[in-house]
Amino acid sequence: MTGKRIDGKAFAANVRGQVAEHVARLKAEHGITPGLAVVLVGEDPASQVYVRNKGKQTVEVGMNSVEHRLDASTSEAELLALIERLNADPAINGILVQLPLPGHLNSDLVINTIDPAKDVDGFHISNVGLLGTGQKSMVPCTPLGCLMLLRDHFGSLSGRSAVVLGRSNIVGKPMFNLLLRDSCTVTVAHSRTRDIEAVCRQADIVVAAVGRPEMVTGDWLKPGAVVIDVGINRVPAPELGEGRHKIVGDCEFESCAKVAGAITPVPGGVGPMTIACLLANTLTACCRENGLPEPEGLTA
Ligand SMILES: Nc1nc2c(c(=O)[nH]1)N[C@@H](CN(C=O)c1ccc(C(=O)N[C@@H](CCC(=O)O)C(=O)O)cc1)CN2
Repeated sequence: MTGKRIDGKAFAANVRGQVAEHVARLKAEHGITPGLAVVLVGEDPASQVYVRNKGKQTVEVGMNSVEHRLDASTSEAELLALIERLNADPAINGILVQLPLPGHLNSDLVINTIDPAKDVDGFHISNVGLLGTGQKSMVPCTPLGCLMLLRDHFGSLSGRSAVVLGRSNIVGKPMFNLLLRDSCTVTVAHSRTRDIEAVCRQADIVVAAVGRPEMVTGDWLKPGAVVIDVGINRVPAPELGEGRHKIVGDCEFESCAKVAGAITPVPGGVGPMTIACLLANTLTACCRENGLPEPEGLTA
């Protein structure tokens, strides 16, 4: 490997440490403890792990954690009623509904029922609009984590050319807006982009969020490019034993690392930043709610 390996796990631990310091100060000086409510509908195994980790890390930074685990058959009306109760609960500063939801539930309706001020995922249409128009908003956790890693690496992102691979509402589009706001020249490439390799090869920054295992290879990169791999793909790993699986990103790590100036690994890159930024967003929401200054360096 020639390029620097960006250690998202260590960076996330540092973000959580900063959040914990702010939370301790909020308690000592204002008697306030931020509260995060996480709602899980159904038994998706990966979602169960993420929700458990969110609850554990919330408590570790000194915040209050509330978990609502609902049966997969929960009706839309029941879920919306729970969200309305959480919206009205003064002890709750952040509300997150774990995605994906079971197919009979309308995710857009559910997300848009959350009070935008408590929408720590930044998925509510109001927050999407605020981010898109460069105004103060809640910022989606994974793109915020990518931005923090990039700012840490480069200092200023101004004038850099960035390619975002993928146009999802959760990563691709908010990432585009955040990079643009930091004065990058941004291209969003996707499954219909012509000669996507050539588009990628002109970028100083590549953010890969397509959900296709190891799609990006070293020959797609400009030498020295910084690669942020958002992909989390579970693939068969017969080399580890029969029936075993492993997690890989959207970038083929070995070949990309030979060309890149720096690259995030999977696991241990962007993933841990997602939960760290969720905690940062909950702290930000709590500060805004109480008219207190926002924590520096923990928001976009
Ligand atoms: N409401 C939301 N739902 C989902 C989000 C989200 O931000 N909000 N993101 C993903 C899942 N997710 C958090 O919810 C998440 C995914 C991955 C990781 C992580 O730390 N990954 C590890 C590897 C984990 C593994 O081995 O399986 C890593 O990359 O190192 C944290 C959170 C979808 N749903």
